[in-house]
Amino acid sequence: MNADSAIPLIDFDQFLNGSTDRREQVASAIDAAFRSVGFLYVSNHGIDQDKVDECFQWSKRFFALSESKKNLIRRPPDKSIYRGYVGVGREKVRERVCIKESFDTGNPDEDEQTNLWPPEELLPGFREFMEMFYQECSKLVRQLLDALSIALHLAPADSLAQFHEASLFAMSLLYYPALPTKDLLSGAHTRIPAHSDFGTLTLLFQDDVGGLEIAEPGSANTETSAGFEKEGRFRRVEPKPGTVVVNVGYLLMRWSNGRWKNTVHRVVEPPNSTIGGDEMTPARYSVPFFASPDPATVVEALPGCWSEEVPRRWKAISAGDYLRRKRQAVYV
Ligand SMILES: O=C(O)CCC(=O)C(=O)O
Ligand SMILES: [Fe+2]
Repeated sequence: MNADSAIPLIDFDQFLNGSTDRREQVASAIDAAFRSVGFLYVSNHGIDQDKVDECFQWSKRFFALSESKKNLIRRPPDKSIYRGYVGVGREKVRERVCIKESFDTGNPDEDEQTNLWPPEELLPGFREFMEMFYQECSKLVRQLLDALSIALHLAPADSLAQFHEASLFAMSLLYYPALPTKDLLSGAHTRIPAHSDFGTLTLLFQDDVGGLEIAEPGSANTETSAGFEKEGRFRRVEPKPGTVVVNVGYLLMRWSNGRWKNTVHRVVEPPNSTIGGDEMTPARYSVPFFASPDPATVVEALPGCWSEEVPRRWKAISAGDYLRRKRQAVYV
């Protein structure tokens, strides 16, 4: 069995262009994947591969800028602002510093926070491309949410999408610099320790380096990120060209009353890394797009996800309050 064979692959063309029956079949396949694994690969997702490739090229150009140029748009010290460039060492998970750089943008049309862009002459066309790519990702998120609404027989068809006007969406370019493999394998350094995402859906585009892993449910005594990191089994989410990885965030797990899994994941060394000698682990690039409900959304168990036999597991929660709290906790 392949290490990644348990992560389902969904052909989304059948949802975007298929008959009502086909759309329902895709919706139930996504539902089944989120119930069992919480992660899936989506092919034919409607975002041209050329655009995905171009996004990675822009990312490489951006991170290749000097530290002083990147720091022109350094994320402000105010922890409630999550826009701009973050260098190595400013993000922590459970007191471990992540060896990565990121560039975060939010909704270009939103007023609450302003995106930070490098001066146009440094990277002409970067901003225009990124704003376009942001819109493509937002559209795909809403289509996936429509599939989930169909899976739950919610009416109207945009029952979930209507709470996603995108004001709290975030798109990150991530760059994990090359580093000595022995530092990763010994645990001296980490790319991203075990964690789960906060919002509703995360889209993740990754390059061909590898290293993303998901925790196997039941493989740790305490099913927390820390518990899995200590003693859990992980399974690789191998790069599959032409696909985007989609996973369920905490708020969507809670909205679905636990029906959909908020699976713990991390980024470690790529497969076949060895600790001997001076081996270097190559740099890795990825592009996560984090969708979350609009701040005023009250997240409570959706119809169809609870009953007399399956009681509601959580109290209602405000999406805005929750996200602000969680985001602030991540930054150093
Ligand atoms: O870089 C990756 O593949 C995963 C990133 C991730 O899990 C995150 O930023 O939440
Ligand atoms: Fe994540």
